[in-house]
Amino acid sequence: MTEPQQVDVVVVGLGVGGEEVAGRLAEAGLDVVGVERGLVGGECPYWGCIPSKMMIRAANALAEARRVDGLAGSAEVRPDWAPVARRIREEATADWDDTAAVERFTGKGGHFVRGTGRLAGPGRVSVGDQVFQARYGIVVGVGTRPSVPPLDGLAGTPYWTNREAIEVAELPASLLVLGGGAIGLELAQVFARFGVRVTVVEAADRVLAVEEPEASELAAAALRADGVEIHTGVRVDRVDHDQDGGFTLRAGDGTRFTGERLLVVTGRRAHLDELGLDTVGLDAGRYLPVDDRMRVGDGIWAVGDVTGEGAFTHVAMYQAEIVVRDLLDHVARERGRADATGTGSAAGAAVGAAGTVGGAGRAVSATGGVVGAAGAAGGSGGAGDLPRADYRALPRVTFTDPEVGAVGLTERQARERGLNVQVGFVPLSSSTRGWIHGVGDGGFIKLVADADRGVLVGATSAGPAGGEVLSALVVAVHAAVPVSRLRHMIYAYPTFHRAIQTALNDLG
Ligand SMILES: Cc1cc2nc3c(=O)[nH]c(=O)nc-3n(C[C@H](O)[C@H](O)[C@H](O)COP(=O)(O)OP(=O)(O)OC[C@H]3O[C@@H](n4cnc5c(N)ncnc54)[C@H](O)[C@@H]3O)c2cc1C
Ligand SMILES: NC(=O)c1ccc[n+]([C@@H]2O[C@H](COP(=O)([O-])OP(=O)(O)OC[C@H]3O[C@@H](n4cnc5c(N)ncnc54)[C@H](O)[C@@H]3O)[C@@H](O)[C@H]2O)c1
Repeated sequence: MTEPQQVDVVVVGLGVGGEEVAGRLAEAGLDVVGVERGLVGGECPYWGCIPSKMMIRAANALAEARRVDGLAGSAEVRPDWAPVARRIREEATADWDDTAAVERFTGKGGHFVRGTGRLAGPGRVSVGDQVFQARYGIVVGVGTRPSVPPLDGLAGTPYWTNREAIEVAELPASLLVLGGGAIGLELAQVFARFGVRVTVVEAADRVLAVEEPEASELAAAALRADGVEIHTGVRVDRVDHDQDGGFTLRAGDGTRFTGERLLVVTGRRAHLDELGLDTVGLDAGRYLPVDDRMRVGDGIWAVGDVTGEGAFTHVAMYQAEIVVRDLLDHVARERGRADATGTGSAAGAAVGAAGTVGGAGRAVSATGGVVGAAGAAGGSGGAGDLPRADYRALPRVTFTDPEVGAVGLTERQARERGLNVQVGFVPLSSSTRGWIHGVGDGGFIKLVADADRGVLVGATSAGPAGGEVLSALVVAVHAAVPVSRLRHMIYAYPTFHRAIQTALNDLG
């Protein structure tokens, strides 16, 4: 090992969260080392959000074309995966090359190191033979990998995770999908719409089990209409694979499911086991618990999926904003203290007071596309108005068709918290816009209110534009807008979001 190199901050893992933090701190003038062993940008631009949404866009175009019959004449649809695979290679991922992302970071003044970062005592990170000593802090943004269940026979078979599914250039004739969560449902519908015979096998008693039961029913019905077979409440005990016959899943009750390929999408697991957390007195649990400033402990911050606060790009971006501002505030204080005692280093002068880097905060993907926008408002201010993390209005959208958007608590979660719950519900098909839309109008608005406070604490917006309609409900939950005010608002006619008003009137 070489002598430790003194730097200001080390960021381990340059996924969505780490890349944003590292780039912003480097832009602010800090001496930042960014460590990434895979591709700068992480899962979202290369094997997650962006390519999967390109696949969904294509699959939805096929579905809309198939709806022409009876609405607008007739259309013959011949699916072809080639343009989708090409777009993912050429536009989304640059053939899984992160040169542009690395240059974006180094262009901001960051120092990039390719390799696996490991904590090596307080303030210290090792990467192979190199050791970095961080003056002000370490930021951990190591993300997750697929969590693969220890099923008999599975290890050693050529099963797919999200990575192989996103990289596929030629579609199989049939596909087994183990896990009916967000990834499983989105990809199952895509492949089915391109003509693959898809079977989803889910252990829980419903798909999309973290959302409202009505959302699970809607999503299952939509996928079944696309020809997807869905089996819930199934405990798979064993997996067999043979070169000719493909995969067989065997359940405890003797049921078998077969497919040419097997996609395992049964959740994610944080990359914590090999991080050396013990060297800084931390346990490697399932996630890295953080406080509302994203601090794990003295001199260590965490960002993104690894915090367990919601495995979404918008959560990573929201948290990144908080980390950047809190860390800059910390730097300013440390330098102020050093100046007062006459031990300050001149290197600090480039960094302004806390909060001065706030602002636009747009993140671009590895190949230049927009990944997302920082969640928290930028702006100036001292320590007094540094943003603190608050997940009460956490939005999430599963991009099936219809889309399932949700924010805050489900009805069940609200009841479990002992709230005085009121529920409002309206099927989209009963709204004017839903009726006009006709085929493909499946969806609903469900509201969950705390009757004592007179505010919404959760909502689901499912439908053709469920994720977009959600935005109004996110504002309502986030700002705790009184239900009485929401009722007396003007909702444009005939929009899908106008159904919110009907659901408000149904609260009871
Ligand atoms: C198929 C799929 C679809 C998705 N769709 C959406 C969506 O539509 N919307 C949404 O909001 N979210 C979506 N997500 C989730 C989203 O991709 C993640 O929430 C996001 O990528 C998390 O960012 P992160 O920075 O926490 O971690 P990651 O993106 O996982 O990045 C972590 C990085 O750390 C690196 N790393 C790990 N350990 C080390 C180490 N010791 N040293 C150096 N580097 C290390 C890894 O190589 C990786 O590049 C999807 C995910 C998948 C898999
Ligand atoms: N649109 C989006 O925002 C989006 C899309 C995809 C993924 N994501 C993020 O990625 C995360 C991971 O997605 P995911 O779908 O892998 O996880 P998930 O937790 O959403 O779903 C996993 C599913 O697998 C089931 N399961 C677990 N073990 C099983 C077994 N042995 N047999 C059968 N079923 C089993 C679970 O009951 C669950 O329904 C999501 O939670 C989400 O945060 C977001």
